[in-house]
Amino acid sequence: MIDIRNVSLSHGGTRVLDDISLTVPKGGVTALVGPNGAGKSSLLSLIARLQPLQDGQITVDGLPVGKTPSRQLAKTLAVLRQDPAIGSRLRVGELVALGRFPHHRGRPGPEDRRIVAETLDEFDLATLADKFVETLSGGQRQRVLVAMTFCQGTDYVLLDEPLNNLDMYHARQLMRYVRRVADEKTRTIVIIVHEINYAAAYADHIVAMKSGRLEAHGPTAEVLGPAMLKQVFGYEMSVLKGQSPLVAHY
Ligand SMILES: Nc1ncnc2c1ncn2[C@@H]1O[C@H](COP(=O)(O)OP(=O)(O)OP(=O)(O)O)[C@@H](O)[C@H]1O
Repeated sequence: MIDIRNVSLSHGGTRVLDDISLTVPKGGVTALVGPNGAGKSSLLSLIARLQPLQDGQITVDGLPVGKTPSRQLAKTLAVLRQDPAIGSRLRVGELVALGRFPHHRGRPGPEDRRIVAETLDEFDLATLADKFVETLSGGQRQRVLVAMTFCQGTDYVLLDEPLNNLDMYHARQLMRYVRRVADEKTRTIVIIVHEINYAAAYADHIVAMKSGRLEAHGPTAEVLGPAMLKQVFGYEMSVLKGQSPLVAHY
């Protein structure tokens, strides 16, 4: 599980996260939702130690993120950030393979190569493997980055808006993959999504944030209702009950 205790964060005197305490259960998919500027990426970046903790504590699978050696953390947790810098002269296959680096430290073995090949197939990237990443479309590049993140093979995967630039087919494929990985490999996936219906259809748990504060969290069916949606997003939406709830907000 990911345990977040009394976490606050400020930038230049402005409070960005305000005393967040929350447990993300081990296993399954947790969707982090909320309007622009709510603090979702900030929270994710603290969990992944992309920026230092100012106040509070976070543990991932019992490891305090502030004190755990980088190599150990990289074998436990992988993160896709929103705008990662990519070395422009890398080919698709090479970039995806970089995900294995914490395991082999520059000497990939047959198991690493097998996982890379499998991941390239899974993300529809095998035919692009020899292309330079800089020559790809935005959606293709996004798929490469998501593939690299999963290639790391960690129990915890944090994805900041992985559906950016993806067409409908690939967005759905990615969410199905996330669901399958969580179910079959008992991984814990935390995903920031703006399309609330993807959260409704694929997440087990919802964490809703607004203005740096935690507004609601819990099982999707319990949390995802008109009252929470109005409180967090500021307008009326209807929630249609079905196999998974469907939020009508257009
Ligand atoms: N490095 C920084 N310096 C100053 N302010 C920052 C910094 N990083 C984030 N912020 C501010 O913190 C607030 C929360 O930003 P954050 O990116 O965490 O929100 P978010 O919920 O992920 O938003 P979005 O949906 O737009 O990606 C915003 O007001 C943002 O301007």
